[in-house]
Amino acid sequence: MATEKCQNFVIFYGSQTGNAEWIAKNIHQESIERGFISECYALDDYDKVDFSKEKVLVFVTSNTGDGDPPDNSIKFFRFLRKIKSKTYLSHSKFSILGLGDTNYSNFNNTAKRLEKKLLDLGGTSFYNTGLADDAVGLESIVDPWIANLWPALANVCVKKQKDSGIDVTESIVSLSIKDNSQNTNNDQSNENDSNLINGKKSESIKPGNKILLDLSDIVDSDQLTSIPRIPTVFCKISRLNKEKVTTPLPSFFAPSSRILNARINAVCCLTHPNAVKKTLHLELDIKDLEFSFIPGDAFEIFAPNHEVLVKGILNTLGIDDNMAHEEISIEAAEGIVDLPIHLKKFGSTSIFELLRYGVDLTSLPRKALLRMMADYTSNDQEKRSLLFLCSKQGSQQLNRLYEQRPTILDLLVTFPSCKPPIERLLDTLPQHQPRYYSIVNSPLMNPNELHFAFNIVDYYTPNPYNIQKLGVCTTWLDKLCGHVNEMNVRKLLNSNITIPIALKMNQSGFNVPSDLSKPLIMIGPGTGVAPFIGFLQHRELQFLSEKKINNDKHLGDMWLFYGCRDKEKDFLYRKELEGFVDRGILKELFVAVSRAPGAGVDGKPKYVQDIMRIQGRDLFELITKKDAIIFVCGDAKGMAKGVNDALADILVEHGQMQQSEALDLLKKWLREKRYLRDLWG
Ligand SMILES: Cc1cc2nc3c(=O)[nH]c(=O)nc-3n(C[C@H](O)[C@H](O)[C@H](O)COP(=O)(O)O)c2cc1C
Repeated sequence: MATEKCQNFVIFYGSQTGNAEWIAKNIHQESIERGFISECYALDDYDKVDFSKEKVLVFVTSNTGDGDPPDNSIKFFRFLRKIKSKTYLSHSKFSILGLGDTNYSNFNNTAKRLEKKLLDLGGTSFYNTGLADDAVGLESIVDPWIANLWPALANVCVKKQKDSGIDVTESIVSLSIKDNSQNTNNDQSNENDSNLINGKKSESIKPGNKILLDLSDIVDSDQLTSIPRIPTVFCKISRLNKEKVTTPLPSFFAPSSRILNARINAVCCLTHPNAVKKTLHLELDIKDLEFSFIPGDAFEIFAPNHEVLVKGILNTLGIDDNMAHEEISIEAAEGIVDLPIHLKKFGSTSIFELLRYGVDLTSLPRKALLRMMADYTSNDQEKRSLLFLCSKQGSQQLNRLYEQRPTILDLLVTFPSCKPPIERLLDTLPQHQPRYYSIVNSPLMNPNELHFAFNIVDYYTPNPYNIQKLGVCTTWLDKLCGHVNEMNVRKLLNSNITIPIALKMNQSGFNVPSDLSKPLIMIGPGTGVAPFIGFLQHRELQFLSEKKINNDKHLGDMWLFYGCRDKEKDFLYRKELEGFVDRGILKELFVAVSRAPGAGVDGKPKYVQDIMRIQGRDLFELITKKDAIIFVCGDAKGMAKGVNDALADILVEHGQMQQSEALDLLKKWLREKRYLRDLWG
């Protein structure tokens, strides 16, 4: 029996850094062009939809933390958890696109959990779940998943009109720009970006780097397959014909918002000048700010894109200084319900400000960006190259391009006849992200301060490219603090340098436990040690004050597994950690030194997981007999998996269980929050 089709469908997205939002909004727009009727919402706006009625639902969701739902879907998942009726969604048909990353052990956990829950509530899947992997490029799953979504949707949803056939590129409202490309690439950078952010300060223009490409195997454009669709035109810019009043920060950093300006009090370089990586410790003054936190919380920093990079792009596109600083308004283009959130928040602004704070200029270019650029490229050879790069046939060359980690400026310099209108760059580039840092100190120790530590991102792309790449936020902070490099010398900064920050409370439970008697196993190599300094400070001070009231107060054992390359060069917070050991707060401090002579040979430990295995029996006792909580902080890629494997091996060896049982037990502990992880990519 044929079931009746729905009149429309709803797309929901859960997105932390903008990918899922961008994909969902493109699906929404394309669906309208294909004659469907659809609505598109963030998952936390779920109450805009009446689930008790028959519905076709499409979900696009990513992950954050350790397989956790993105922030804009937490309310929705809470709501779903409370529903117990097995028939709640029996009228609904759904499909899910998950965006994940196989570098994380909980690959696409949110999409998988969502699928299970929707089925439990009686929903029916009308089209297979797609699980895309950022580690190899989302597009290889996302593009075919979307292509096959349309026939699947047509089976469950009516089409009101025929495909509109509108060529979306026609409707672009463009600023008139004059071609300045001959003037590009003359000046070398002289880094001079001393403070936030008066865009008018003169700084010379840095040329982009030409990307090395071997296009000898280029295929004729008419033979190319899997070229992405031209991305939706989301925004239009109106010039207000007056100069923007230059403020140090965009208006969305208003004092009423959750973003606060914190002054940098002091800086200390934690590493030796000859260390492989430079690590800085910064102290912020939060005395007059409403900012309360506990150890384990993190915070966001809103660093601008480098002024030199922004100026290079403006110059390449022929947008002069006056035009870049003119007041403009950015609005949804015709036929678009709403601007993406990261552009919407700007209100009245300038092109300079949008490039500085609105969009990501340095992350790997999406295929959709290359596709859009091809449409604005006048040179035939360059246009063919761009189309080739975003096709199936060009995937090897695209990987080569990715190895060079090009910025958008590098792309514009490599394809000099490409002159997209600024609006197209703004709505195709991903949103500019705040950067997250774990808080180092306990508020009991320094209530008016916020300390954090980070490695300066500064590396070279592999041979034969050898191009220096610098992190956006970390190099900006290093420069603001005057490039200090004397190891463990704290320097007070007397100038009034402030940075915009916002609290990011830990949603996953990764916070110091309130029960002082609980034993803690803390695993944090490198800057992963950061939150544990706060844990130790907090517990020490709590213990001392509670002991005054009750002399029998017991402090649970605390063990720390720490890792560095060379004890003399990059043992972060060594003095503090050894102090905790001397005072009996830290029961065990194990340090894995990866560049010590013989490390990794003949059973000599190299990494934290090697020392954990050596300590396996005692660790097993502490976990299973004394109910210790395991905390892991640091690199999601190698370390988190290595530690998980070591824990599984310890359970197998000392708990007489099978490997699969051990892995299941670890998953259970993760769910029960006996095993907590704060990981970054
Ligand atoms: C801090 C962080 C944590 C992540 N954790 C996971 C994870 O546990 N499992 C997973 O499959 N992907 C994980 N990812 C990958 C994201 O799901 C993926 O990059 C996705 O494209 C992000 O989409 P969004 O921009 O819509 O948030 C993580 C990414 C980040 C930045």
